[in-house]
Amino acid sequence: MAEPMLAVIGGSGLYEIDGLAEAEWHSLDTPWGKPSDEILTGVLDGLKIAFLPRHGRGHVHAPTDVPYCANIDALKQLGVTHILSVSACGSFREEMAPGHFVIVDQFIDRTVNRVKSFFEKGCVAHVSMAHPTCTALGGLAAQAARSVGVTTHVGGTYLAMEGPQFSTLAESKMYRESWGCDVIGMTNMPEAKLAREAEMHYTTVAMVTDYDSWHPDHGEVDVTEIIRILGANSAHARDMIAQMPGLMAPSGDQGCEQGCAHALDYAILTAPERRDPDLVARLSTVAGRILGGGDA
Ligand SMILES: CSC[C@H]1O[C@H](OP(=O)(O)O)[C@H](O)[C@@H]1O
Ligand SMILES: Nc1ncnc2[nH]cnc12
Repeated sequence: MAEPMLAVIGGSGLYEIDGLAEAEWHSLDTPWGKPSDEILTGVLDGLKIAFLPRHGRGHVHAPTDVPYCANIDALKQLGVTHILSVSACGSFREEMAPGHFVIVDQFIDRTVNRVKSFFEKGCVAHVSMAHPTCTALGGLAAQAARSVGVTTHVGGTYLAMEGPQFSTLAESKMYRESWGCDVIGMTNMPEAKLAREAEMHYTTVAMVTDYDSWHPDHGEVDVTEIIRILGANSAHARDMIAQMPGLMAPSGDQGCEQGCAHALDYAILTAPERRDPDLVARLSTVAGRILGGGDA
């Protein structure tokens, strides 16, 4: 089993982390273009860490324009095995209050304007997304967050919307009442799908900033209020991250039940002789284990 390397994809409000030994920023290129920003690597209490600000430092990329494929490929190039997506979200549940963390275990993908797969004509693959997150990694994140005093809910359905506008009141009520969603954000799809295709363990720590627009006592989403909450949430996220090295097994085996690291075992349908060699070459980082050209 590979030595674990934990990447943190920092969402809105989390653009840097500190405290890493051997800290170094890397400017990478991928067959899918450049990632959102340079990627910071280093070591935290013996655990190899990578940090990528999803929107870039200074918040340059809108949710639709985040280079999701490049981000996942670049993290995999660096040897990342596990991804903690640390993301701001709205809440559909009274009990999931601003300031709380939710360890997401399901998604509904309502995004419509993004590349959602590394695989296309010439190399077609179908991975399972029935259980889209690594619950073992999520469990560790919950332990870490609770240990630093953050109220943390384990399990929740994240509605991924296209944005950048927030939901209408009718949408908000539909997601909450008819669809049974718990939180809403704009970025974790297709990110989670791509991480699964790249055989990486992925979990979402959704940090609640607001009640979206359904809540009768809170009215519409107010960005000024979101930014205020984001500051406290980001500080809690940094504290949580600092606890992860003490919780992750150095062997790399965190007890994954979803088979994240073997997602491609039976997924590729295109016959070897019909595969597009250019696409296969582009897939050498994310699918090299199966297609050849990457880690065994
Ligand atoms: C700050 S409000 C909306 C913005 O915040 C979330 O970003 P991220 O998931 O990267 O933390 C949400 O998805 C929107 O992009
Ligand atoms: N209410 C909301 N809707 C979508 N994305 C969000 N990010 C933070 N709050 C959000």
